[in-house]
Order: sequence, then C-alpha cells, then structure tokens
Amino acid sequence: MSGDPGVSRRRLFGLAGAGAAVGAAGFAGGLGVAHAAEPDAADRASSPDRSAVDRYPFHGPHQAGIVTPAQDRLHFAAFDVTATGRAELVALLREWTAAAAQLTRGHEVGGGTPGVYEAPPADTGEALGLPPSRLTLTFGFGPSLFGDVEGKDRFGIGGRRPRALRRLPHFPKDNLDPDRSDGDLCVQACADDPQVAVHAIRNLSRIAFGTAALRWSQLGFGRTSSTSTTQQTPRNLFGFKDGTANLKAEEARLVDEHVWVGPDDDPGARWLAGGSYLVARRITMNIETWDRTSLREQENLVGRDRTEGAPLSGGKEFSPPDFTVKGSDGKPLLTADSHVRLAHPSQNDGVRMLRRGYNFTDGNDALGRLDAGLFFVAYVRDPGTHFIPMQTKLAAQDGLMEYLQHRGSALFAVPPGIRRGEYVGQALFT
Ligand SMILES: C=CC1=C(C)c2cc3[nH]c(cc4nc(cc5[nH]c(cc1n2)c(C)c5CCC(=O)O)C(CCC(=O)O)=C4C)c(C)c3C=C
Ligand SMILES: [Fe+2]
Repeated sequence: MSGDPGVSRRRLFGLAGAGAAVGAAGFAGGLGVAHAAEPDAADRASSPDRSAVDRYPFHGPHQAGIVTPAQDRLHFAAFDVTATGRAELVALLREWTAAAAQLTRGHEVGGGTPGVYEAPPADTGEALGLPPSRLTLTFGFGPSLFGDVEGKDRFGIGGRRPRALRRLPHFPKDNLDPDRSDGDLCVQACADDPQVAVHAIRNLSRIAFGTAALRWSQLGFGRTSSTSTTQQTPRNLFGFKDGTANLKAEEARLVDEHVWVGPDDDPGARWLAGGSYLVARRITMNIETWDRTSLREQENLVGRDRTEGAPLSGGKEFSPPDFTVKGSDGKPLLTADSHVRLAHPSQNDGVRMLRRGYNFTDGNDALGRLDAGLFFVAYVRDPGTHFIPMQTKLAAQDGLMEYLQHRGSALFAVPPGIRRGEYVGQALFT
C-alpha cells in the first residue's frame, strides 16, 4: 500500500480485489471537478462498486466530504475540548489527521502493528474485514474554540477567529436543546456502511480521551441530497425528492462562488481560505401529522409534485420553477408560503448552498410518535449571507414549519484540505 504503514482491512482478510485500475479510471472520469485531489496508489479504489470507487482521497485542496458524492450513512459528532493548552489541542489534531488518513483508506487505527497483548488494542476492531466504504472524515472548528462563554481565549487563537464564525442566532420558532447544539470541534463521518462511519467516530473519540469529550452526536441513515449529477435524487421522510436543485460538484464555478471561502474574504482569517462553513440543524418532523395531510396540501407546501419532484408550475424534475404561473383561481401555483418559492435563489439575492443532510430516526417517544426528522447540513461560503437570511425567512413564513421543529443548531468553520505531512487546520496554529 505505497509505503503506508497501515494494513488494509481488505488485505488482512485476503479479499484484495482486482479492480484498482477500473476504480481509478472511474474516479477521474466520473467525478470531474468534484475533488481536485488526484488519488495516489494508496488512494485508488480496491474494488469496483456502484460508483466505481470504494474510497476517496483524504488529502487535497479541500476536505473530502463536502462536494464528494453524498454517501448513504452519517455519524456526526461534536466535541468539547477539555484540555486547556494549545499544545494538547494541536497534538489531538495531529493524531486525528493521522488516524483519519488510515481510516479513509480502510486501514486500522495505529496501522495494524501488533501492540502489547496486555494492553487494549489501538483499533476497536469492529470494522476489520470491511472495505473503506467511501468513508470521508470532515473536521470543523466551532466559535467556542476561539473564545469560551466567558470570552476566555484558551488556545491563543482568539485573534484569528473568522468574523462569520459566531453562534447562530435564535430563529423564530426555534426550540433548541443545548445538549444537541454547538461544540468546539466537529467531525462529519460519511460512508456507505454505518458500521464504518460509527467505527470512525468511536475511534476518533477514543483518541480524544483526556483532550476532548463527545458533546453530542447524530446518526443519519439516508442522504437527503445529491451533491453530484451522477446521483439520483433521494427522498426525505416526508416522501418528497430532496436535493433536486442542490449545488452539484460539477458546477465548479458556482461551488467556488458559494461554498469555498476565498483568500480575501476575511483578511484576519486567511487560514480558512479554501475551506467552508458547516451549518448543522437537527430538525424533527411531525411525521404523524404529515401523514394525515392531503397530497394536494403536501405538494402545495413543498411547491413540487411528490412523484417526480417537478415544480408545480410545470415541467420535469429539473425544470426551473416559474413563479408567475397562476392557477384557475388566479393565484400563483407556487404559493407564497411554499418551501421551494421561499428558498429559491431568485428570492434570496441569488445565494446557493451545498446541502448535505440526512434522514434520521431515534426510535419513538413516550407517546409512540416517531422521533424522526432531517439532520440538515449545509456548506456555505459565508453563513451571514448564505444561511441566516434564508433561515430567518423560512422560520417565519414557510408553511412546512407547521410540521417541523428545530431542536439542534451548530456552526463550524471547516478548514481547507490537508496536505501530506500536515494536520487539519495547521495554518491556524502557525
Ligand atoms: C435554510 C435552509 C433550508 C432548510 C433549513 C431546509 C429544510 C428542509 N427542506 C426540506 C425539503 C425540501 N427542500 C427543498 C429545497 C430546498 N431547501 C432549501 C433550503 C433549506 N431547506 C433550498 C435552498 C432548497 C432549494 C430551493 C431551490 O433552489 O429550488 C426541496 C425541493 C427539492 C430540492 O430542490 O431539493 C424539498 C422537498 C425539508 C423537509 C426540510 C426540513 C426538515
Ligand atoms: Fe429545503
């Protein structure tokens, strides 16, 4: 494995596939501009699967897990740093980076080198024998890392806090649970196998022991967006196609304009250039009430038809909505309180966002109602222009809000991609 000390889980079990060349070709041709990093020998796919690759490069100009085609499963974790020193924080970021490079290649944490028999193993073991499953690990820094509630700058980085990195404001109808909100650090683990995603978060949490503690986490079981034109549009738990009008990796110019932080966006935080901002919202959906709502009402609230996902103004799934088309009653077919009308770029100063959310359910509540919803994740160049105004409007005017409750909220600055030999966010500390 190209000099990497890690032992491939696949190789360990004698499963090495013959599809590496096919996989690499598929990556280059299928992804186009999606992730500018060229896979090296160790990053190449070891077996063909649905998308022709089973792993994505960890190193590159942008972190993987943003424009990377959205995988099927999510384990998202937010951490509080418990250590008080900058050196300990940097040491954690170094260790996380090394482990993430191994995990995304399908290797064991610690490289599979045998440890002391009397000591716990370096890797927890539940992913042994599993392929990389297109695991991506994406790291972010929360506002509190730069200054805690008392304004204390624990790590000497307060002066480099990006201007836009502040706790998200309280939006109308927010019913937030502090135990499901905020955090100093975050890790987004996405994979096509839930065991691989959970294994990654478990092992990164374990590495953090003594330096950072898990604050909250969220599992997601079905993507609610497409981030590449190669993907079919999935459905959310309201049964509607979600992700149709999402920004796609192939739209490189728009991704540059709306997702990546530019070098001159914030002169006091140039370390973030090439990175992005991650907005996370845990939104519970009142499934039982929705299921008792007529299809006509459901479609009017969304602004698209349920079967095809076409705008109610006519056309097919990817036809642009026409807000001027009126029904026989003289009213617009896309009503003023429909989600698609309110969220459309033409009603929001032209802003776009890269949505990367997941369906979730945590079983049922005491009344037997499904505790389910959408874990909304979006990547934006500036939350002040690309998220806060839209969410303020949706919270106040969106007809869907009758069926939704925002229970968790967080914002993180996502550093740019990681070069070999460096650790995530290194430019912030040098
Ligand atoms: C503030 C941003 C948004 C939140 C929060 C949000 C929650 C949310 N959305 C759906 C279902 C759908 N959303 C759709 C489109 C859509 N949503 C947003 C933003 C937020 N959604 C945008 C920017 C768009 C695209 C608008 C456009 O350009 O046309 C759709 C339609 C299909 C699609 O284009 O993706 C659905 C369906 C739910 C259920 C939800 C909260 C639980
Ligand atoms: Fe939406």
